[in-house]
Amino acid sequence: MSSHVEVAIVGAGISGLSAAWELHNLGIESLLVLEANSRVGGRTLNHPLVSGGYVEQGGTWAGPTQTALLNLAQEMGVYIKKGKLEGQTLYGFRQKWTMLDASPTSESDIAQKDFAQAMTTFEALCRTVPLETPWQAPNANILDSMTMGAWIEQNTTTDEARAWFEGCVRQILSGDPNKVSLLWMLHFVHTAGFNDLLETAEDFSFVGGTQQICLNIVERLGERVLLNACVTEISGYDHSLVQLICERGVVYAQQVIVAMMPKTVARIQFHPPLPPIHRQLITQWETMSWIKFHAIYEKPWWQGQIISGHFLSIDSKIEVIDISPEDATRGVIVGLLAPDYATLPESKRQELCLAFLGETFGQAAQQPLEWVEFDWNNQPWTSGCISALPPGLLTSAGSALNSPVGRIHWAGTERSSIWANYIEGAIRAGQNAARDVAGKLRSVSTT
Ligand SMILES: Cc1cc2nc3c(=O)[nH]c(=O)nc-3n(C[C@H](O)[C@H](O)[C@H](O)COP(=O)(O)OP(=O)(O)OC[C@H]3O[C@@H](n4cnc5c(N)ncnc54)[C@H](O)[C@@H]3O)c2cc1C
Ligand SMILES: [Mg+2]
Repeated sequence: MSSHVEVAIVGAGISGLSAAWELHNLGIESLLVLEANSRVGGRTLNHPLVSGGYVEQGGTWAGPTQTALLNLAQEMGVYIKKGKLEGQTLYGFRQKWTMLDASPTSESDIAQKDFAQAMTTFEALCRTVPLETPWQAPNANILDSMTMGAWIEQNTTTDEARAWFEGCVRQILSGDPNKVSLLWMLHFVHTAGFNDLLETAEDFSFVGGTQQICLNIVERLGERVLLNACVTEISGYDHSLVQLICERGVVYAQQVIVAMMPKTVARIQFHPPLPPIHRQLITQWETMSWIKFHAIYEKPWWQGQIISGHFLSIDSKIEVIDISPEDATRGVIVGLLAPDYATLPESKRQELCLAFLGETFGQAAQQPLEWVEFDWNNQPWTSGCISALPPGLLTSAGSALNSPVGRIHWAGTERSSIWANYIEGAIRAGQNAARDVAGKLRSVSTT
């Protein structure tokens, strides 16, 4: 195969597909999306169940401020539903379950107050980090030289508050608090909005799953999306025509959008080599992976018997959430396991998870109708679920995140300054790259 297009897009995750759809909406039809995998969607992925229906192995939830996602879903005829059952999270630490109150009043609960105080301090610090240029935050170098864990240690006085905070970071955000940069974490949370991230980010999910949005874009783009087309080489991006070598042949393009996790970009050979700052960014980029599991039951029989269906255990590094459909036609519990579990054999992992479900939801939870797990550690084209940047990288190479190199433009959720690491960020980064590319093509055609 050899083809000539105006725009080549590398990666058919929701970011690359949003870029392609935006270009189409801007009247640019000469485009090709090259996807390494035999499917589209990247980190959005439906899994059909033997017992009927599907579960989502990747990105699932959305909140009311994720307007690019909500609009795109609507445009693609994919409708929202309730994301999960109402109810607060129970935090488990040293065999005790605690429901954290945002504004504790009881003098006796020192740990609750300690936690709330640390959260308030963290929120205020988040707001000091510029969304577009986090490396220009006041004291950026100091914030980036510190780990999130060190900050938690300094800003809490009780073991419980420290453990709850670390548990939030590990389970809800990204990775080991003792390995990720404080500045990175502050920026990550600020791009979402502190309250939106904690309170409304799981309000909705989508009928048919988030991957359906990708599938519907592909249906409209037709043959402009190529599967099993892993791009291994991009050359001539400093000239008038870029050459992309993929498994299926050669593609020549005037402009390129690379819509992948920065870490996976390091596997592509660039001629000439990318500037040093870009190389540093992609080679030092770190990620982490959860293992996601689903337990399916005939009915959500536990509802009404337990006070909440959302448990985050700091002791076990497991988070489980009741996501049963509102009409209670079946019971569905989703779980996220910390990366530590990846080293266990699958059978051992399942045994531990079922025991945990038995303790939290009731003994009958040990006998699900169906059990599904998905290990994102093993996915060749994603290199992890979510980014977990080490100290120092954002201040030394962050400015490469959004600077095009010749005719190469960058997309992928990691490049977004709004809801980075979420589907919303992926869509926005794709749409922004598409608009930049369209601007360049127009300026060429008018000169
Ligand atoms: C378990 C899990 C739970 C999550 N939960 C949520 C959630 O509830 N809500 C939310 O908003 N977000 C969630 N996320 C995050 C969300 O899924 C991602 O932010 C989003 O899907 C990223 O999209 P992307 O297009 O930027 O990247 P990706 O989806 O990673 O797309 C990149 C694409 O590039 C392809 N590719 C890689 N290398 C090459 C190559 N050399 N040549 C060609 N193609 C290549 C890959 O196969 C992939 O299709 C979750 C993610 C995971 C994994
Ligand atoms: Mg994707």
